[in-house]
Amino acid sequence: MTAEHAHAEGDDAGSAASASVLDEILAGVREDVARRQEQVPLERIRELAAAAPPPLDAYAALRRPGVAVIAEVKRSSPSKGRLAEIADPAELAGEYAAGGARAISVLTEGRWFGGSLDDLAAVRAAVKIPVLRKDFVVSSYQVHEARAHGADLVLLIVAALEQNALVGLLERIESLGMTALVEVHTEEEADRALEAGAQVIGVNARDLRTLEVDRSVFERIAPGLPSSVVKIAESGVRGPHDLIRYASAGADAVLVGEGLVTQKSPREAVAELVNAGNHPATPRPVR
Ligand SMILES: O=C(O)c1ccccc1NCC(=O)[C@H](O)[C@H](O)COP(=O)(O)O
Repeated sequence: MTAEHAHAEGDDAGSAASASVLDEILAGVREDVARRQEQVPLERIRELAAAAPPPLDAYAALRRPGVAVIAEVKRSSPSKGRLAEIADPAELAGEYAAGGARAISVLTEGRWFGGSLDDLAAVRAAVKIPVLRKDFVVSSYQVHEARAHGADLVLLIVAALEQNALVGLLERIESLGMTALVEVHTEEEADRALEAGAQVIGVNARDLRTLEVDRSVFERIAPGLPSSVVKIAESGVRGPHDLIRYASAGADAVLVGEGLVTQKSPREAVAELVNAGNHPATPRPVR
């Protein structure tokens, strides 16, 4: 299946034909990582990671009062195809930060999302808030790359990893002083994330195999997570009403891509969400 196919058939509706998108993305990621590793060996990327300025405390940033907004730099997606022309990701991240975003998510996968590690480094240099490397991380090489390019947070997708790989990558992320955002979509995956020791868990409303978005997935899973865990609602936020719905189910934060990059003023769109997240009537997570 190609990116064009998935776009044509996905459109957030889900379909049997798009069932293997995640597997196809992972196959491409493995090829790309092997190619990069030939160009920059692990020892060199480790040195670059060690030389990078220390990471910011993302856990603390996301635990502050109010529902945090994690604003995403997202050019394209398997479900929607091209979403936005983002010529200058650093400028967009600056707008997000000015609107009150608590962290920035940067999609660094190239084939399906149009992202890159250069985007990550540019965003890192532009903002003083935590930055997430949002990718399909399957090897410790990618974790060192993330740190070398200034990431504070690294995404780990439970559906993409065997348990021992999940545990090993989480430990590697923490050993470099970063925070792992462990993404789940089912109760079983949430149990695996907790067993691995995740302190920050993202519940993705999007099923990465069918591309279907179901916001009730967060409502089902989040109440079962310990109060010490930062709970992030990922995908499907199109406006304040979605943020309030997720907050009512215990969200500490929402992660928003399409709902921001498609707006005329991403700064105002973030500010609107931030205001909703700080409004006294918006439910607070029980801690
Ligand atoms: O967005 C997709 O179509 C997609 C497909 C397959 C794997 C991952 C995908 N997206 C990554 C994300 O999780 C979202 O970019 C993120 O949660 C923001 O979602 P949204 O606000 O709905 O753009």
